Amino acid sequence: MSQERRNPGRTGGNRGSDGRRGGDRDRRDERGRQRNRRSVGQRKFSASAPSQRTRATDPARLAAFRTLRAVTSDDAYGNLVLPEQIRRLGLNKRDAALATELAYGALRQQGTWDAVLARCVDRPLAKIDPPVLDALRLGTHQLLAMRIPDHAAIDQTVGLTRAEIGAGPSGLVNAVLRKVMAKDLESWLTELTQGQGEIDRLSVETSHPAWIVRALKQALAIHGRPASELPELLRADNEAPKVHLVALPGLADLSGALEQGAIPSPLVPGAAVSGGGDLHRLADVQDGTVRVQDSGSQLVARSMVAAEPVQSGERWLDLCAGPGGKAALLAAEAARHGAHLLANEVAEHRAGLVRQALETVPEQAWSIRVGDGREITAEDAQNSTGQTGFDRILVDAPCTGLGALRRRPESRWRRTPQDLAELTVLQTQLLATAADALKPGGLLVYATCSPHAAETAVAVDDLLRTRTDLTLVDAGPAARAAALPGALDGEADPTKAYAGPNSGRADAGATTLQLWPHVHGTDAMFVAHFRKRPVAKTDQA
Ligand SMILES: C[S@@+](CC[C@H](N)C(=O)[O-])C[C@H]1O[C@@H](n2cnc3c(N)ncnc32)[C@H](O)[C@@H]1O
Repeated sequence: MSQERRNPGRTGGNRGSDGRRGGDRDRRDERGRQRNRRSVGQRKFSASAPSQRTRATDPARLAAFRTLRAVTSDDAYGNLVLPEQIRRLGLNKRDAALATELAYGALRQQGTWDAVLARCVDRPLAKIDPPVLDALRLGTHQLLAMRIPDHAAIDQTVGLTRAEIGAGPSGLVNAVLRKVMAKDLESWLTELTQGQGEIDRLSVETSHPAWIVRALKQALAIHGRPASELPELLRADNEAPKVHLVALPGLADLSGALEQGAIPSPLVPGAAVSGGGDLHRLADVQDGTVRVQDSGSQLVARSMVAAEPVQSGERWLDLCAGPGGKAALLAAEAARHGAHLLANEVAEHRAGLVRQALETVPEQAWSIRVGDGREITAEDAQNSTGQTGFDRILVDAPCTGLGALRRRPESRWRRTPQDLAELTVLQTQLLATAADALKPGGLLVYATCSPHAAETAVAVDDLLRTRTDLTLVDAGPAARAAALPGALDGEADPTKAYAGPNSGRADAGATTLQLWPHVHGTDAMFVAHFRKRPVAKTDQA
């Protein structure tokens, strides 16, 4: 959590005996004039009307506001818009950090802030002009989640409204934010969640749509974690993820990053957690041999390599490679072992990113295919040796991303249960194609950055039901071989024995892997390993 962020619900020092913030409340009418002075108390607040207060919009708030606007109105991705705004407005490091906390914080906590705002306006939020609602969200985030003095939060937000939207709504913003600041976060949450059941309460408290809270609760259960971890998991989604680094095996080491304050990863070898220094100054980062990559993703790719000794000449396929994080790690490993990686990606611009990611790896170790992964065949594995079928295939499938919500601040509000229906069909088709393209005896690694049951345990079960030529094999030993000694032991054990409807099969008891942000500090990656065995066609379902 940001240093600037208030400890939610621990702002009592600034609270009156009635649970209101400050004990020094101020009431103004919509024009910012003070009224109802009996309840005003001693709050130190500018006596000037909004029209006389802050005129210049500070650039950090402007960058954050423009980011929220682009996300709300244009369906843009916050993590792409904000860096562009920071560049365009020429923010220094401090302002860039403030803009990031404001924009990402307001987007992540939009659910909580909207619940508060709904109590402070006299109409449904849907009837508020969207730019005004965005300004209110930014103001609320400053008041309830950051160590910004109330008067600065309100003055700046009113000034921003006046400059970017117009003088008209600035009075409304002023009036509403004063209602917001009348209570601290703890008091708001108590009021908002009174009488609610667990799911709705956590939905408001941790700012997640209720369907996602429900899905994550179920995911913890099916992957063998105690239900009591749910609040911690949800809170982890609201934390800014640490920046993890990988040194591509055989091409770089982490000495430069470690000198800059990075610390070695506790999870996987060849990885580090950035200490916050300017990574782009490092020569290894510039030439792409040291890359930013979540250590959970590193573990997934490394588990495919560690599953069994690599034979020279092996053909590997990364079926859904864009933007190329795992492909870069796999290609570097392929180069070391005399194997070859075909990296496939359907979206042309993402295939371009894969190319960039792979450029630093010796070119004989990889090639790129741009196309639908559902059209790949065993013949695509052919090389000079004429081998048909891949030895190892990674299907890092397009998914809901419910395990990486902390990375994409707005995604929880965009995703719907309907997405799940479409994505699970695509996942099934990609897995079927991969199974066909696999050599008998070959290894299929299925991964998602979602712990949702439909994309994990149910997907495994469906595959085992429809493909009798595949056997689920234990992912635990491969993951342990890929991880640092002891990193996956005890509380951090991410493995769970398969126990689906097919558990009477020989593969009952083989483990799949589920990582968690609140346990491993990674995205919630799921991994299952399958082995293809030679079967007569008539045996297949
Ligand atoms: C979860 S991402 C893969 C992340 C990647 N493995 C990495 O580590 O950087 C899924 C990718 O699958 C791609 N994709 C979606 N549909 C596909 C299809 N039908 N065939 C191949 N790739 C597809 C998406 O464009 C996206 O780049």
